[in-house]
Amino acid sequence: MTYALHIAHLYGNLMNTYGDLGNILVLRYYAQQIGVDITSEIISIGQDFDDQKFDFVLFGGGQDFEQEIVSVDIQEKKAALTAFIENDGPVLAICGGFQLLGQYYIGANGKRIEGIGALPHYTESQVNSRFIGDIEIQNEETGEIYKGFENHNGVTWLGENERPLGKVLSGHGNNNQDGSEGAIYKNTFCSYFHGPVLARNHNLAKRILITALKRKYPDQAADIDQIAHWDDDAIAGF
Ligand SMILES: NC(=O)CC[C@H](N)C(=O)O
Repeated sequence: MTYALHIAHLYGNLMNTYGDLGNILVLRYYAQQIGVDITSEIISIGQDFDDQKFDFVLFGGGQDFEQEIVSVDIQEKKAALTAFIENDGPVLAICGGFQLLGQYYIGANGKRIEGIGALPHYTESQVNSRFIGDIEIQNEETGEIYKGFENHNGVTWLGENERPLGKVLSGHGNNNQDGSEGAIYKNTFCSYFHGPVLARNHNLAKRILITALKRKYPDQAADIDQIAHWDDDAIAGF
């Protein structure tokens, strides 16, 4: 059986803070270890997002300036992106991407930047301050620890049916108050972690890869469980 996954890198030419593209490179590297072919394309301003065409979506972070531009265009893709998310499509949204999947983000200049509201969270602004630094969280379902680097003005509040990607062990997270970092809704994973997040957290990369494979090849679940292992020691040296 040959497996292949096609990735949409949403606004990859505008939203790619601290090399969020690296998440795709990491997924491809891991996929190669288990014989899975990965292709990707950037879907940006003025281009359709076809929810039937993709097996995974990466939506990276960005500056407020780029977010304002993307905020306008993404409304055209709102229905298809929402359908993809609702149909259990796997998504990884980082920082600015995380904010734009939610209801809105108030930029550092106080201007409201509309999201698509596919997820219910919303993001406020802090005055003359940013959350910057190393961060560590623990996923409450798996117990896994994830490490990353955060740099954001936004202060995010999760909504109903969203659970955090993890509980903050050190650092700031979504809002520096409720101990949450990121969000999980269906197969959509959101985080403020740059790094890129999947390079530093191979457990999460594995979870996303397996999720995408099982969704695309539901009849091969047992086979996917069989192939979806890699040598953690070898990967640690990556
Ligand atoms: N790193 C980012 O993607 C930043 C997102 C947003 N511009 C903020 O400052 O909160």
